[in-house]
Amino acid sequence: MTDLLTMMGIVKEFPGVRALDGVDLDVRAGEVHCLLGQNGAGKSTLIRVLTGAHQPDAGMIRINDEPVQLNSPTAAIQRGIAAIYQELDLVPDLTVAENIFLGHEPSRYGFSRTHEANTKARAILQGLGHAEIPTHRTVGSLPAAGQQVVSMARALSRDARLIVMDEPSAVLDPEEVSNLFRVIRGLTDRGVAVVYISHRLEEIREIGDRVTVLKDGATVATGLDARQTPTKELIQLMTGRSIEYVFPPRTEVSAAAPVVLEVVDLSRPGEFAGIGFEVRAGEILGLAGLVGSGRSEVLETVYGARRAATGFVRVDGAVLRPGRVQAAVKAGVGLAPEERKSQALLLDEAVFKNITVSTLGRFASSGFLNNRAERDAASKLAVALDVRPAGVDQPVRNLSGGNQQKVVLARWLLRDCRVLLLDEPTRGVDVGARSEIYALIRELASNGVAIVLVSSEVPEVLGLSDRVVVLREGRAVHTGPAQEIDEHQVLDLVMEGSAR
Ligand SMILES: Nc1ncnc2c1ncn2[C@@H]1O[C@H](COP(=O)(O)OP(=O)(O)OP(=O)(O)O)[C@@H](O)[C@H]1O
Repeated sequence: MTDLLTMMGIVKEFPGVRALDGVDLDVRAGEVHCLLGQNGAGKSTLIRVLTGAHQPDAGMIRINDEPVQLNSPTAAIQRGIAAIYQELDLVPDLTVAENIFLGHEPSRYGFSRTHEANTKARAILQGLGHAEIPTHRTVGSLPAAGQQVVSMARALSRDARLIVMDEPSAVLDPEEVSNLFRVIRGLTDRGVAVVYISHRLEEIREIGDRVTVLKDGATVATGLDARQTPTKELIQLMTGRSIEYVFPPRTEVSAAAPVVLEVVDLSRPGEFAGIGFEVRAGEILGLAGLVGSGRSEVLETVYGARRAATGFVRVDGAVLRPGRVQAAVKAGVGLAPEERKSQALLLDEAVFKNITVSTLGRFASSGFLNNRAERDAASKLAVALDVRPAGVDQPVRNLSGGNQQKVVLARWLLRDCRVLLLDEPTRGVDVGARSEIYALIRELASNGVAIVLVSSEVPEVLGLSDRVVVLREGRAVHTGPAQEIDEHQVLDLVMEGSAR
């Protein structure tokens, strides 16, 4: 089989950083080529070079054996290269059909043009196995999975021959991931090549054909067989070490440990109803459920960012004033939200400032900030979470997406909370840092913090928590020790009644 794309010796420098240091990648028509690497390894930079957003400082790109210059995103699109990012670049207020043909609308005008666009859009969606998506609906009203399909349809409408997907599964339910994989297989059957980026290594075997691994801006392995290469070997290649991908041992939570968080009969119409649980000091409680099951809404209500219609929350025996974040914070409740990046970073400030920003009180005495103590505390966490590049003085803006995630998480781990609510703590985080994050969360619990964890990765919820609450459509359908239920049982519970 000939290569559709060959990238050779690609170099890209930013001031002070050589983000790509001679990367090679070759992709064949009709294959799913997985691109792996730790946070900061250079994956996004390589993709930006491929999609014409960055110009390489050195190296060669060939498409169908012909040398090409991808001087702009338009040039890349004309060469049949499209990318689907996690932050989808769709226009929410335009319809599905308008988004699919944005920038290259069918040429006739007036009613017939809309009609033609709808008809063509329907045909493309049908080809992707998603004829049910209404072409006249606004994109903003579709769930994340539907929006992703529209993004793919847009790529196809431009005759893309190579589609890059940057962590497409991160925002999807297990069922939606199976759908996505079906769509990807449909694309490759038609000869389209897919470059697939994910930090979920178990997916690689399921959807990948071949694998390229980047480390520190260079290719360390390319063309590996996705099904035959053991996960252990991939981790070794990515990190340069072997990581036992295990969860920290649970420490027995004594029945005498005080109940720190009590949630009683909490409801919000349309979101969740009758939710109740207790979390003791030292305990990690996991909330499992599909996107839309009410997981994040429950956390936000406990935090006071949403006001409960019924029920109440008690911390250390005292009822929190409903709908008041300040009251929750005062009682020692912290929430590390799902959308950490957009919510919380001071992009031009140094890494250490970003880590310590909500704990400055701890480093102040007689009105002066103890800069050294502040930097030391931040450095310790940055090292533990393997924030790259190392050093806490650079602006956060220069960090890769995953490293930015780690910085905000570090901020929450540094706070002295009584109750820590963690929403998707490892989203976008590489395999090396995941184990460290798990260990830090367990350590916080051992120090007496009550922790509530939300994650769409069921193995993570089961592996890290002491007890789990399974939510379906806003109701708790199961509560019990994490060790007494397995992944399949959880999936059966969350999907009961849906077409599985
Ligand atoms: N605009 C920039 N200015 C300075 N440095 C940058 C810039 N963009 C990226 N870098 C650096 O280049 C390196 C590669 O970053 P890149 O975003 O490509 O990593 P990645 O593999 O996509 O990581 P992640 O898994 O976290 O998304 C990192 O060291 C990052 O800090």
